[in-house]
Amino acid sequence: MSAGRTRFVGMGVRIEVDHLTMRYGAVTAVEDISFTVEPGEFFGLLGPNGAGKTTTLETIEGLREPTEGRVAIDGRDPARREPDLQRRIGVQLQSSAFFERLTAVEQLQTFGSIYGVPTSRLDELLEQVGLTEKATAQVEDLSGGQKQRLSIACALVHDPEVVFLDEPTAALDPQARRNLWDVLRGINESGRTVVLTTHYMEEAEELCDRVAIVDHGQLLQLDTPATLIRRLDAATRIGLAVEAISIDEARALPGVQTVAVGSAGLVIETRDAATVLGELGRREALEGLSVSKGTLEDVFLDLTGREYRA
Ligand SMILES: Nc1ncnc2c1ncn2[C@@H]1O[C@H](COP(=O)(O)OP(=O)(O)OP(=O)(O)O)[C@@H](O)[C@H]1O
Repeated sequence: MSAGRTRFVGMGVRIEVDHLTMRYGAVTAVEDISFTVEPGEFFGLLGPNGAGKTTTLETIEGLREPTEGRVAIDGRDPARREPDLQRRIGVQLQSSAFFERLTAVEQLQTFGSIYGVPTSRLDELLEQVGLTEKATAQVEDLSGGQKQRLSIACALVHDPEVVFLDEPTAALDPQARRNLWDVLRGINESGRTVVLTTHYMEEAEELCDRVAIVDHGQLLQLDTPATLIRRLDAATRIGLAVEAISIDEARALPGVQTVAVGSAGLVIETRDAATVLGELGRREALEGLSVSKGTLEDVFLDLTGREYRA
């Protein structure tokens, strides 16, 4: 878990996935996956289309029965759908599951009434997801990002301890995606366990305490984004303006592995960034400098040997 976060004691659930296998006829969607999500953790299931993320998530939610293995939420089987456990679980519905012709607040009221939620909580929720101004707008008139935020508010209406989100930022533009990240962070910081699927590496790196990288139904790696990246021991990329130094001069610097020119400028790869930066500094060749280490995208590439299929 990230350092410095305030965790509310007594909230959040523990999830155990134990040798889970899921088959649809001849298709093995999930194969012998095991992991644990700790109370209050922000956990990401990361992988490309068809990796098995939704199947895993829906099994944890209790919507599917495992073909083999077992899933438990605080030691209990979610597939039994016991009401007192259900109350502790929030599942984000697809926007298409909204009732037609209702306003945003009416939509929330409808979900809230199932759980006997007081209407006073609805304003608070709309504010939490940044939709106060859209309370009386019809659902059909909301933007994609606003619909996603409303569906998250619906999942939170009964104040669950764990929230499951299946690709909550899919199909959003970068700004709407970042706005939603703030909402998701807030949900987790209020003490709830959050389990999210995504195929955006940057999103997982930004939000998750730990990520499970899955592909072809198998769990490839599970750890904090920082540990996965550190373990990769990737080269450091030093970006420079093309005017900063000639390609030949850059190639001749001690410690430089590769030099490439792209639309953003010159990119030097090195495993000895201190030496290369020192040499560049001495030549006053630091125009447009940026320095970056590996990313989760590099981890995925390393694990699978291929570019990410988003
Ligand atoms: N109801 C089903 N019947 C048959 N096969 C299915 C069914 N649901 C999923 N699959 C198959 O299981 C595999 C995993 O699918 P799943 O939806 O879990 O992956 P995913 O990682 O969530 O992908 P996406 O990012 O595209 O949603 C895929 O090969 C998919 O075609």
